[in-house]
Amino acid sequence: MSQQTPAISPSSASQTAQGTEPSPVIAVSALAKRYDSGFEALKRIDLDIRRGEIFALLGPNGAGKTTLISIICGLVNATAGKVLVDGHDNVTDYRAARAKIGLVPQELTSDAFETVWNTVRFSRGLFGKRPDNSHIERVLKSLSLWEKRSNKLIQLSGGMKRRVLIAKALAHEPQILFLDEPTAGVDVELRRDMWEVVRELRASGVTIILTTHYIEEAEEMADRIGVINRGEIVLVKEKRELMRQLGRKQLTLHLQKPLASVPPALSHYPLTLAEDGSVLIYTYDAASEPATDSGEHVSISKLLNDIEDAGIRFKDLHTEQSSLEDIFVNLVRERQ
Ligand SMILES: Nc1ncnc2c1ncn2[C@@H]1O[C@H](COP(=O)(O)OP(=O)(O)OP(=O)(O)O)[C@@H](O)[C@H]1O
Repeated sequence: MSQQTPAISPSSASQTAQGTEPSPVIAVSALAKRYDSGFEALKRIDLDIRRGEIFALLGPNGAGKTTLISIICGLVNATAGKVLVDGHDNVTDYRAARAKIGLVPQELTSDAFETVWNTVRFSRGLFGKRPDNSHIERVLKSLSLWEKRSNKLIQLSGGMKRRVLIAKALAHEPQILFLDEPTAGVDVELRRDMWEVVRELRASGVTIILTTHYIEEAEEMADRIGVINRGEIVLVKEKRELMRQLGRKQLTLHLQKPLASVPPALSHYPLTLAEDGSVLIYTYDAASEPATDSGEHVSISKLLNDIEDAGIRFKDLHTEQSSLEDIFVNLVRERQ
């Protein structure tokens, strides 16, 4: 985005009665959905979204992401349970709840022959908000759409169209923005561009919830990650904590001479041989490692000493940590 002015100005965070934990901006409790077909798409889901965070909702196809978001946004009725949006029940106080939310769908469904300016201005009117040209101008400028305001949607590039979707969702000054697969099918450059836009929105105080199939996207952007599988939230964690706890680290040693087997003196280490005995691999849980760098250094250096004492020489070594993708695949696989 090109300028500093926040695209929207969310109200200040409210606090709980105790004044300690900020109240969640979205509180989902015991939410269930059974479609008319009898299919149980959501099974008593509980989920809190924190004010001002970027929350990535990950899950395989058919896991229930769209159903969950559609219920929160009031587009689909729940079978049971409750959703509070900034304290407003999204059924009994629908208009107030919905006004807090901007929803960025995957595809532009607006009239292709309408101008950018009119499209975005019209979106604001849908929420019963008074026209505010200065707000629309701010939003368009913040999304680098100002120069294109008189262009018809059909004249825009794919990237610009995506920006119009975000502008439309921001037109009524929501505090919460849902992005459904924001970068599905876009090229790498545009993806980076969109990430930048989302980060800047967060910096202006907007809470962002995004669904994505791109684990790289969650890894890059999210403060917290929720994984949904078969209608259940199977995990919600800080991204950093998740990577630390579930991430595996691997130390790979390229040996000077191949080994036929791991020497008995090293049998108490989880070592495996690969590439015809010329590579020795040590795998360990990142969480079981001492938290400090110095602590980790001690355990690895002990291993290296023991390897040297066993008469093994190596020409190269490197370490790698599993990505969120590995973690996610393992998590979903475990529950199949
Ligand atoms: N209207 C409907 N009637 C019956 N079943 C439905 C309906 N809508 C969705 N479902 C089913 O509910 C499950 C969850 O669908 P949902 O679209 O929420 O998943 P998703 O996680 O968003 O998937 P994707 O990543 O493929 O978009 C799927 O098995 C889907 O077939």
